[in-house]
Amino acid sequence: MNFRIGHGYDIHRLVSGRPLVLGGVRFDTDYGLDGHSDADCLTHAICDALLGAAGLPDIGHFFPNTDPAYKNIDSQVLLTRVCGELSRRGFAISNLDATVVAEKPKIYPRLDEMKAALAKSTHLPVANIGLKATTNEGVGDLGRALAIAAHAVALIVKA
Ligand SMILES: Nc1ccn([C@@H]2O[C@H](COP(=O)(O)O)[C@@H](O)[C@H]2O)c(=O)n1
Ligand SMILES: C[C@@]1(CO)OP(=O)(O)OP(=O)(O)OC[C@H]1O
Repeated sequence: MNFRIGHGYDIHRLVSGRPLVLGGVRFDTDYGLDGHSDADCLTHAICDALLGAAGLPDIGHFFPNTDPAYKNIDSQVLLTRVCGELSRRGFAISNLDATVVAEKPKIYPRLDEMKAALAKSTHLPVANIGLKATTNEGVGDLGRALAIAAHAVALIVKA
């Protein structure tokens, strides 16, 4: 089997007056992530892990942040399109694993919902999606809750 691994990373600034969306799930906060799309850094990291595994350019190449078509777009739409790019090239996803780095809010109560949303967008079983959260222990800009970041890895296989 021809397995290929990919890695993705994304970070967005926290601002007031924007919705907070992570892994396709909306959090009830009065702050959110700034960006051209819904700024769902977890989903963007997963997109980049998948694209990287396939040897393709990053999401900014496929969905430029200068294109009004992607203004405030739901990143689950982008993730489904990324999966389509891979499937067109003969790749199937084996599994995904990701970590959100966020001082706030608490994410673990929503992890199952986030996995379900990501499973729907990728057509993967929930069991093939790993998801964790950690704080940055107060260190640096992530630790001061100025931003939320996410790391992701993806394993794909060429049929
Ligand atoms: N935004 C976050 C951050 C962490 N968690 C959960 O809390 C646990 C402890 O976090 P540490 O950074 O102190 O390791 C962690 O294992 C997560 O389960 C969270 O839900 N949301
Ligand atoms: C998601 C896209 C869509 O235009 O924009 P942003 O939400 O700004 O996110 P980023 O990770 O900075 O760039 C990738 C873009 O593809």
